[in-house]
Amino acid sequence: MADSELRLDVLHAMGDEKSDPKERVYLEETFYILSKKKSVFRVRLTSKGLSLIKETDDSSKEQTILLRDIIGSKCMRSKRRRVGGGSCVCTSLVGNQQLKVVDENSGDLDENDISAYLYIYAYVLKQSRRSLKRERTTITLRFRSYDKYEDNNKEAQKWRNTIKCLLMNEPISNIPSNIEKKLLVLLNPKSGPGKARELFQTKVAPILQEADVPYDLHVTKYANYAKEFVRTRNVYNWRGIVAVGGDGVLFEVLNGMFQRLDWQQVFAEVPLAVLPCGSGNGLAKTICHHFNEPFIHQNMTGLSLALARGKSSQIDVVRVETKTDIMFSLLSVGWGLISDIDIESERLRSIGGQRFTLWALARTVALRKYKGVLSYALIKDIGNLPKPKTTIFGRSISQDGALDSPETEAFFDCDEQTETFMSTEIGKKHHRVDSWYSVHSRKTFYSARGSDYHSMTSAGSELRSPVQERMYGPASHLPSLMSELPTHWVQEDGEFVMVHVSYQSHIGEDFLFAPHSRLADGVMWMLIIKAGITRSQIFSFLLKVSQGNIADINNEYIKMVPVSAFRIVPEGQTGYITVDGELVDYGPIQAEIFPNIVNILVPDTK
Ligand SMILES: Nc1ncnc2c1ncn2[C@@H]1O[C@H](COP(=O)(O)OP(=O)(O)OP(=O)(O)O)[C@@H](O)[C@H]1O
Repeated sequence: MADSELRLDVLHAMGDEKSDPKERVYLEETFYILSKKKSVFRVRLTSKGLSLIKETDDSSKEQTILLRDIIGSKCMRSKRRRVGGGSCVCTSLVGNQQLKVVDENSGDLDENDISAYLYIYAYVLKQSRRSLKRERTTITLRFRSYDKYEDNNKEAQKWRNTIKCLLMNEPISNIPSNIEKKLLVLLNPKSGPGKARELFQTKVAPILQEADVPYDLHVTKYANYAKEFVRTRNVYNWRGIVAVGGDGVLFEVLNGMFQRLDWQQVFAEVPLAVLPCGSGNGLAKTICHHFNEPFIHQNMTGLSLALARGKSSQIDVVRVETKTDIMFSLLSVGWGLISDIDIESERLRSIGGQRFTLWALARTVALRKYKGVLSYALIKDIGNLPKPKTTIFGRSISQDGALDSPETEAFFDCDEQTETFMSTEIGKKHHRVDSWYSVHSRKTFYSARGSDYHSMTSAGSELRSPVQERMYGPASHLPSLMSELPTHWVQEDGEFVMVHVSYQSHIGEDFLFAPHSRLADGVMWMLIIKAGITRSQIFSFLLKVSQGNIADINNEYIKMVPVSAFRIVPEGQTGYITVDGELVDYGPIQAEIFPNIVNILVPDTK
């Protein structure tokens, strides 16, 4: 992710707000770049975004940073310069000299500079030669029309509040209130190659801090920790639940939610989210794919922005029944080749997603066959399906000015040698971060005001609750697993290399499985590969899939069909069946799809 920065100095205030029914102008002022006084910019804050209009003698050039790419803003003051650094206000921005700013309560501020600086943070989508990516852009507006800092700050705050209201979709007249709900972050330190903590710390936390979105972060201590957590806690306290890891940790969160008696209400009020740190990351890739958000491995910018924006979409959820269990799934059910690769390549976990490619080669050479009966309810009218609903969930709001409190000091100039402390809430006790991240880095610790990290050693044991686990959720429309199926179901009896069913476009970062799939269309795409296929046909199939080309895969051995429900009854005792990449009991399994229950946070790109 590249960074760019534009600093603009106020020239004079334009005053009144303007109104335009198409693109409403809320604020407008004229600025110039200090080093080039002839470069005059009109800066407008409109319903579309931040427009920078460069005026020259005979023309004007406009560039707009879209509102949906702006993440937040912050008011700052300039920092006291060291002896010899020059304290003249007018020279402080000249050339490439670094602008040093601090919050207004800092003991280190430059009293000679009465300017108020407004930092506006944006992540702009840019098309580079080969791909689309987000570029971090900071616009600095320097307000200094008045001869007192307080008056300049008032101007800067006015811009900041207006930006905040626009981002939150609130009327501009409303001063944002101080009702704050945090995000709940459940992070699996063991997911993928084990880099989730570091990735969260370096890629996600800085964005949440810029967006002023506080969070409670809990590191999972054992398998099923996330499931128990959401089952037993008052999750209404959070504005969303973020699974940081692979598809497995989200699977836990989903199933924990369905183990609550109030599952319906909780899914309606609390959206889920995923940040990809696993080896598969199928769901994260699917979400980015549908919203044209660049997905570059381990670059979580787009999905981090989605956490801050609070836009959610419905997503298909599938109720799965085995002889011993009922569970819910967001991604896939697999029997045969792909599940074998998923489970057996676990031993290569440390190499990340590459493990699937290596194991696919090995498994294809030693191809297995599975005997059994496959039945499914075919969807005939694929064009007539429901559309997913999108919603904006409540955003966090922080009190005006509170952002510039001492607690935020640590974000900017954190001394590498000092121990890091962080706040819980303004005015309340500071507690030392018993930090898991410190093993990786002693550098700047990012946190939005009010965020909390829960250590590995604290608050763990109380989770192992004696409450009995019981699965709720929508009632099944299927006959019980051992009963006969409706006669209109298709039945195939024989030997299979695999049956893999996915309700999402991607089952892995590089595995576009179902190009026609939509996030909440009520369709499961079932890939059936029958025994008798040659190794070279399998290789060519896997190659096509890795290139996102499975339009013409159907032949006498391979077929892809849209279904609304299915049942697999394998013969024999050995083999793997997976649900969202997690191993389940080998034996009969059936599933059906529900498109209107679960909401997931998605990028705001449409
Ligand atoms: N602290 C923990 N220690 C051990 N296992 C854990 C812990 N937290 C979660 N798990 C389990 O780790 C498993 C794998 O998790 P996850 O899906 O996040 O990573 P992954 O398998 O590497 O990613 P992917 O599913 O994308 O391949 C899940 O079954 C989860 O229950």
